[in-house]
Amino acid sequence: MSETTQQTQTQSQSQTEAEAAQPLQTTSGESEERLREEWTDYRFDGTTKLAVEDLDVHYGDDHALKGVSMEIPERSVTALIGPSGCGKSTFLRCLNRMNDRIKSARVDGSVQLDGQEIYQEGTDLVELRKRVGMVFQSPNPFPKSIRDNISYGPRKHGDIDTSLLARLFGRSDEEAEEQLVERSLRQAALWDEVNDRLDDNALGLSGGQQQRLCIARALATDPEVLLMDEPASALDPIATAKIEELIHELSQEYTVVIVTHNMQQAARISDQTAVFLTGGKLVEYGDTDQIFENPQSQRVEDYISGKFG
Ligand SMILES: Nc1ncnc2c1ncn2[C@@H]1O[C@H](COP(=O)(O)OP(=O)(O)OP(=O)(O)O)[C@@H](O)[C@H]1O
Repeated sequence: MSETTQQTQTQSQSQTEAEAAQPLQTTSGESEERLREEWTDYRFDGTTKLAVEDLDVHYGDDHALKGVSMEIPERSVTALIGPSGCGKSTFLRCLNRMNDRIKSARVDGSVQLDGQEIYQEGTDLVELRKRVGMVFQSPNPFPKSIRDNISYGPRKHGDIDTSLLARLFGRSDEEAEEQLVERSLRQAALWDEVNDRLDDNALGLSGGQQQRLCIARALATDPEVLLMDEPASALDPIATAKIEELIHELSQEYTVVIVTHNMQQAARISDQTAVFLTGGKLVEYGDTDQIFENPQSQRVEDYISGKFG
């Protein structure tokens, strides 16, 4: 090693030591506490619906999510934000074990729903996904009538029976089906727009209507939690506003967890926000107002102010 290299190394070493001795500035200007890597020990009022502990996800050798722990309060909207590829969708899919469908995915850690471990052996996945429903980025109604889109799930789960046999024996749930279709469409703020054409094919609806139909379909199985992966990203501003209003209303009754790329949307509709950053780590979690107005982590402030991402 040359003398100059050695000198430079010694210099930068003592520089690093000097920096480490200095308290780092938090974004609020306080200097007494060293900036921590993570600000995730968020305490909220209310009951925990989902408790995630030390969650790691690998796709083959790719470590997509690293040691994520967080608690999600019931009857509220929790937004997951962060740059592309930081693991938001992966995290969302862990909450109803949708990652089980991806062959290369391995999930370690714990997710409890109402205090019950969903990753324990013997978990009924159909029941779990009934309790924890999901709405995807692009509206994906079945190529069936509006009515059938709603009643397909409950029929499949045996919750309503309108089969020929049931009708022959006078045990058909047709009235229950009608009520379910109306209730779900009303909850998804779609009833007034489609009640005169329930037998029309759902693919004839506009994109925004199709997405509200998918929300109605998810509500029809009577879930407790709704997972939404960028539900408005394919929609125009008017349809987006309707979905946002709907999400706000649904959170009075349901626990909503939403992935969004749109930071204004997260700020508008969520009660709490979790910020994931590159490398699959949860960096900061807190009240949405606090995250957007006074983030604790410099990296989160940089991300929110558009310096990267
Ligand atoms: N099905 C999969 N198979 C293999 N790797 C995957 C799969 N899904 C995601 N990954 C990888 O896991 C990491 C996290 O991806 P994920 O889609 O969860 O991130 P994201 O934050 O939701 O991204 P985006 O905002 O772009 O949707 C990425 O490196 C991605 O390539």
